[in-house]
Amino acid sequence: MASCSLFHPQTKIKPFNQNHPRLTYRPPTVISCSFSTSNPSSPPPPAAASKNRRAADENIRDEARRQRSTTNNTFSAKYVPFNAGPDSPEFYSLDEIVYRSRSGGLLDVQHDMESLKKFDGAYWRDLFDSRVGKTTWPYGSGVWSKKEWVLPEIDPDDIVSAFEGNSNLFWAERFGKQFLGMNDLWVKHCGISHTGSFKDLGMTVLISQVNRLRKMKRPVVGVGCASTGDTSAALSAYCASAGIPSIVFLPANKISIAQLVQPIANGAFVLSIDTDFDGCMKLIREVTSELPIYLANSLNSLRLEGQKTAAVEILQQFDWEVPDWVIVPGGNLGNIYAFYKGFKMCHELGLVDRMPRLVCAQAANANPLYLYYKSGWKDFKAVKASTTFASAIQIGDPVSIDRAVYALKNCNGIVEEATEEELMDAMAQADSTGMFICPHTGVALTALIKLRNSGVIGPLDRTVVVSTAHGLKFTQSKIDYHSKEIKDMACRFANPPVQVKADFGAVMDVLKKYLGSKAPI
Ligand SMILES: Cc1ncc(COP(=O)(O)O)c(C=O)c1O
Ligand SMILES: N[C@@H](CCOP(=O)(O)O)C(=O)O
Repeated sequence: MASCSLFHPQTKIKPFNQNHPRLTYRPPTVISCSFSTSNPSSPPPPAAASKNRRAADENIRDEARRQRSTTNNTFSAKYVPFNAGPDSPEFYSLDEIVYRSRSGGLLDVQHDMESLKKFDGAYWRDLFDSRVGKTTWPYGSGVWSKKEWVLPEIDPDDIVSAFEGNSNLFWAERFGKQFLGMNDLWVKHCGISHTGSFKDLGMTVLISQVNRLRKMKRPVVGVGCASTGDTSAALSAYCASAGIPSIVFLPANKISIAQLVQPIANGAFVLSIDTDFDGCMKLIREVTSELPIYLANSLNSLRLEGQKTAAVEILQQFDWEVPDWVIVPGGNLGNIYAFYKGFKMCHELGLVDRMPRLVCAQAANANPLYLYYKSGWKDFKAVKASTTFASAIQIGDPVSIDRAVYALKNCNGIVEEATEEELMDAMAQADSTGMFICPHTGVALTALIKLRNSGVIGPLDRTVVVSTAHGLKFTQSKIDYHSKEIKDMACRFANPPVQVKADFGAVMDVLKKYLGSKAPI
């Protein structure tokens, strides 16, 4: 058998110089094109298609505007201090620019549940189901198909959407059977999305509200975030789509090249800062309190309104049956609360009859929530997060810690952790069954493996693992693993390519050896 050093050194991706002089901001060139619907050489549209078509000079926003005059919105939402009792007098309109309560605590978007409860669970189920798979503005989006539960008062004209959401709920048949003896294991592929992560779900909501605020002449010149790579990608894409300036603070040399190039390509103003994510987060909070830059991190509770729709979608995809477990990788800890909130609304409004149990999975190198959980919720301490292959969750001082604890306590939740070797092995195992997941999903799968092995999760439990980003954003980690180039890691599931001479006999030899190692079907 020929040598296995398959990834030739020349093919190794070079570290990207984030301070490269050519990577300075330039406004993007706008290319306009027009499309004629009256081209005499094109075939006439099929009769069925033309029957229901809107007028040729009307686009889907116009159509929504025309139809809106006949609908009467009775729903509303406001900011309240997070976990404030029913007697708290403090609240803010969503049209105010506010991220913190008077006491400095987190905020939450509170919906007028009494108005929503005027309609029963069957009404909401039917309404949401009726909107799936359509191109009606804005309901073609998995987020905006739940508009009444997200931003009920926004004018559809102000919505900035890439028809995000409606992501695949994948039956992990082979992974479940082969590695866990499970029959009902599912992966919610939130990363198979416009910018390759679940952040699109929250960002469409935040940027739509910013669009509205700017039309109302509120002082918002740009939108900014600190990021480990995915929030910045989503922010810059939605801002570019709406023509709003975006500013992103990135920890220098700590995010993947695929993530770094996203805001650059989308025309964001990118600052590569010599600190970690927690340092960037501190800076953006200070900057947004001084300058007319709107904060786009999940500290801003608007984001979570979009992200919670992934939970509603999971229930919808199971025909409104509740899974037993949902496992979510956690970093800044907004998403675990967003899932809780989505499930909770469905329960409270009668779409389903119970809640699933949530598991939050952290990298052992960035595990403040896990340590807090293990202390019996007694002693929270921020940590200095170490380098992890799950780089998007290398966060030691999560802004949504209180939201996460609330969510987990109220659904009998669990926190697990994954070492570097465990998360990389889990990712490789999942990939070997036909997935192509990110290391963060490897963290969530490790939590599943541990809870399954300890018997906490049973073989027949319906379990959903939330995959948060696309594996294509994290190819370098896969290259390192399959090259067995990771220090102190056995890389047990590595599958390096085989180098062989361009010779029929040599090729036949390696193929026969390979086929001989495989059991006949
Ligand atoms: C790919 C990926 N997975 C998981 C997370 C964790 O989400 P959260 O910060 O909401 O806990 C993030 C971001 O933090 C992420 O980018
Ligand atoms: N993984 C995140 C970290 C920031 O999280 P956020 O949800 O608070 O914006 C990223 O991709 O930046």
